[in-house]
Amino acid sequence: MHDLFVSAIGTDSGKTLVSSILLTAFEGEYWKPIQAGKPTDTDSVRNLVGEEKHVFHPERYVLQKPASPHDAAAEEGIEIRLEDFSLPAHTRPLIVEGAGGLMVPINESQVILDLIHHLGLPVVLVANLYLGSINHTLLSADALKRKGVPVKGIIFNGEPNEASQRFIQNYTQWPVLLHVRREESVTADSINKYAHQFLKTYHEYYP
Ligand SMILES: Nc1ncnc2c1ncn2[C@@H]1O[C@H](COP(=O)(O)OP(=O)(O)OP(=O)(O)O)[C@@H](O)[C@H]1O
Ligand SMILES: C[C@H](N)[C@H](N)CCCCCC(=O)O
Ligand SMILES: [Mg+2]
Repeated sequence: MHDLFVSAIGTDSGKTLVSSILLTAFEGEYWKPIQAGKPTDTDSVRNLVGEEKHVFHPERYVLQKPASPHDAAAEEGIEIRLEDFSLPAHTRPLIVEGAGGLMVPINESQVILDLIHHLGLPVVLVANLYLGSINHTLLSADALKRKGVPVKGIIFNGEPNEASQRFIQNYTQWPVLLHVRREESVTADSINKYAHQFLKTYHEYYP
């Protein structure tokens, strides 16, 4: 099964948009284990891809403060623990979206990367190509490698930068599964278009 954890090189990188694309591509099921702040990503994905064709699993934690989960949880007197999380039962590919990047704390000692390892899912990493993103992307790559988490590939989101992309590809040797361009507005049509492109490339790498 093509279950995937969608992480990124930072927050606001485009994980929710990419999750909507992957959900559409696989006709899958969506789960955001930790939500910090409203509106929820689950609602955003639901609005983008429609309610009918997909399953939306309830978050394990919905925290009010739009902040790092360790901070948002502490504000409510909650301590998030890895043991709180297990994959929801699913029959179609499960797309799991993280919060922020890989090293975002979920409590005083553990980070999203520990959650990914705990759930045992391979990662698709969303990366932007702004100035500074090479560093953020390669640090993310090294963190994943150190933890032994498998990576299915990278998805670039936003403005292109050929020189940056080339270095990232050479360093990581990861498949580039998609490049989402900056869209004037994100519509069902654009999501369908990218889902189609993604699936074609994905099946070339993973027949
Ligand atoms: N390619 C794009 N074209 C247009 N808008 C985009 C694009 N990528 C992201 N956005 C917009 O940028 C904002 C942040 O993107 P998104 O919510 O997907 O980030 P995220 O990585 O899921 O953040 P979080 O860590 O909070 O989950 C959203 O308003 C989204 O619609
Ligand atoms: C609230 C925000 N949209 C995300 N859900 C959480 C981002 C945490 C980032 C923490 C950090 O890297 O400093
Ligand atoms: Mg998101």
